[in-house]
Amino acid sequence: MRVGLLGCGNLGRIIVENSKKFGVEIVSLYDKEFSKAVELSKICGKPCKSFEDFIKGEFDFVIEAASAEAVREYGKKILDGRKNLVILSTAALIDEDLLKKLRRKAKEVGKKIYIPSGAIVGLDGLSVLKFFESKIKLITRKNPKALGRNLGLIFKGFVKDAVKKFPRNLNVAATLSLATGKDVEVEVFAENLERNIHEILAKWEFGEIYVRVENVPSKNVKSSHLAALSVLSLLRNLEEEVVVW
Ligand SMILES: NC(=O)C1=CN([C@@H]2O[C@H](COP(=O)(O)OP(=O)(O)OC[C@H]3O[C@@H](n4cnc5c(N)ncnc54)[C@H](O)[C@@H]3O)[C@@H](O)[C@H]2O)C=CC1
Ligand SMILES: O=C([O-])CC(=O)C(=O)O
Repeated sequence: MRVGLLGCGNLGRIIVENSKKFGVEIVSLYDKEFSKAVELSKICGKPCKSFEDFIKGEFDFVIEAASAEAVREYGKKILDGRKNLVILSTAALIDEDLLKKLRRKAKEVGKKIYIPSGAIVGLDGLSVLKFFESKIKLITRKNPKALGRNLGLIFKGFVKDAVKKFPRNLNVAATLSLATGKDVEVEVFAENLERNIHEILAKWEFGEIYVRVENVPSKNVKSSHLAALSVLSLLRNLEEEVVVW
């Protein structure tokens, strides 16, 4: 599987470093800071100076590990370039208009947009709840170094406001909302923790679901190491004859 990487920061580096293990070949690299693409090209991939050069490359998938702005800026162009798109910066997709446009474009060109589980788990079961009445809550705990705030409860509200306030910390809330089709309730706590903790609580007529993940952060303390690897696992799954979902 040949892949282009958009965003050569922390998660980008973890993706590149682990790509072989998952049978994924990163062939092309693009970052608005060219030096970052050059740095990662020491491991694999060709660094591209411009997005136009990047998108001309011969690969079938683009992994977006950049920012919500990058999804807004390049999402349609990637699909127009006849590549499937894997999006980590899912906060961008809370904008219904953008989501609609990308969905329409993907359909028009016969390509797919994939959303990895990122820094959370359990989306397989939770996505069943999309078709049922249910209440979903996310509680996120991170170090104040990641959240840039004082200790304690720093946010209580719903997904749209949550990703507006913390676009680089709460993609998980957006992902959860996309998976379940629900207005996810969100609480964010800044605590003196070494790990990023996400708890998901869901209630529906056939039971209750509780998921808790304790993630080791990457060099960017906001972003969990697991999020990068979830992308590789998703791509690997697309190649398997037996798909465990
Ligand atoms: N879905 C999920 O569960 C998670 C998603 N994320 C998101 O993944 C993304 C990557 O995270 P990190 O690697 O930790 O961030 P980072 O800041 O370390 O790296 C992002 C890289 O993308 C580049 N970039 C940003 N905007 C760009 C643009 N418009 N065009 C070209 N390059 C651009 C930056 O120069 C930087 O090198 C972030 O948006 C983050 O919020 C992070 C953790 C979990
Ligand atoms: O990596 C994490 O733990 C969560 C995160 O930053 C995000 O969802 O944006």
